[in-house]
Amino acid sequence: MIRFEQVSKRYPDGTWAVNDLSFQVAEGELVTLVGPSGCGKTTTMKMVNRLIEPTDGRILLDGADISTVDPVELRRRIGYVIQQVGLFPHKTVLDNTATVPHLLGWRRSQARARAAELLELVGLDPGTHGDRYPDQLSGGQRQRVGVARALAADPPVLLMDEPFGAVDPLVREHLQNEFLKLQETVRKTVLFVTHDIEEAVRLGDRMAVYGHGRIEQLDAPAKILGAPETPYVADFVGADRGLKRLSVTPVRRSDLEQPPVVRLDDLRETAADRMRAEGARWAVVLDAAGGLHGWVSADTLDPSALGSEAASPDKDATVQRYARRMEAWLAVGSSLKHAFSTMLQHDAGWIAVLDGDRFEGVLTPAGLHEALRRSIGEDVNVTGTAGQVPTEAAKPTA
Ligand SMILES: Nc1ncnc2c1ncn2[C@@H]1O[C@H](COP(=O)(O)OP(=O)(O)OP(=O)(O)O)[C@@H](O)[C@H]1O
Repeated sequence: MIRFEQVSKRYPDGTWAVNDLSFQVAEGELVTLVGPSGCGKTTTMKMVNRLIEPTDGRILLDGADISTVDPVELRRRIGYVIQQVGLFPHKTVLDNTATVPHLLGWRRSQARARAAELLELVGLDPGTHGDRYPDQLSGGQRQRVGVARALAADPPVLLMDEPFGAVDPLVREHLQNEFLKLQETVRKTVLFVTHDIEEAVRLGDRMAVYGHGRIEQLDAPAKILGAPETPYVADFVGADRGLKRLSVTPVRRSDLEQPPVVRLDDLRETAADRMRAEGARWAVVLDAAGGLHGWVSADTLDPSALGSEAASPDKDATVQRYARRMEAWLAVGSSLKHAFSTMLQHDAGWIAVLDGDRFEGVLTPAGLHEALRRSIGEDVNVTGTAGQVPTEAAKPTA
């Protein structure tokens, strides 16, 4: 969809900002550009909407050389989001968002309706925020308006230059999550410039690590973290790249253990017998509909451990009486980072993993470790993926 063919840019003062760049971004793919300051990321991006013209080479959009397309017409097909947002201070949020539809000659009511729809899409209530002015919003809210405005004319391509760079880390992570969800729906072709490796890893279907004026490696984030091709890339992604991989490695069914499972309405005795037979110290407890309820320990089910009740345990008692709730769970496909942080947050030795409402098994610290080793092993076997969009299954949810 976007194709760079041997593109170079030399500024009039002699600086080579970009040197002989060739790569492509597939339709619906999000490629992050990451690298040290001054390595040519912004120049790369601005050449796509012709804010900067290349010195050599050409850029194709949907197969057409963009140097032959009128810049104004070109920019209508390309949404542009920048760190400073650039909202008009004297216009309301709704009018800011409706800017491009206005320029395209939409009727005012139609443009405002579209703007309201987009504000909702980026998580802003048009009733509450639509009539405010930009200086009446938080930094994070302004960024959202920037994204909504860029999407207003439904362009197939989005260029995003450090769009979340000016907000604090918590808001930033929130905006990243929202943007990932949004991208699942709108599937734009996106070039996303960032300084932040974690952001590049999290958002990118692929990430391009820039050296000076050129791309050193362009690959799926997990591959770059697991098998950096050059010492420069290894150094850039950092010694803690094993940790960073946690956020791009999904939990799979094969990582899970299968403890005994009992039901809330199982008789205590039956459940205790089963657990004894399996030599299990605890079991997962599901409710009547098969949903996760929690867990029960063999000790509490065993009459000899029940204190005063031990003498005459209620024959009709069900697991319900002894079961404890378990609030922590994960969806299949969640990232290992999310799994790890859920374990820490709940101080849990294992986490139930669900597919929708269905219980699939439990993830333990040993399983987590295995999953990480598995993903590193896979990288060694992966061949080049340039130009391909990774499948959904390969991408973890946050
Ligand atoms: N108008 C210009 N004239 C001369 N040199 C320029 C101009 N714009 C950018 N440069 C130089 O080109 C190189 C690449 O700049 P660019 O803005 O693309 O880098 P970047 O990777 O986006 O950096 P940052 O992360 O700091 O924004 C830098 O050395 C920069 O100083």
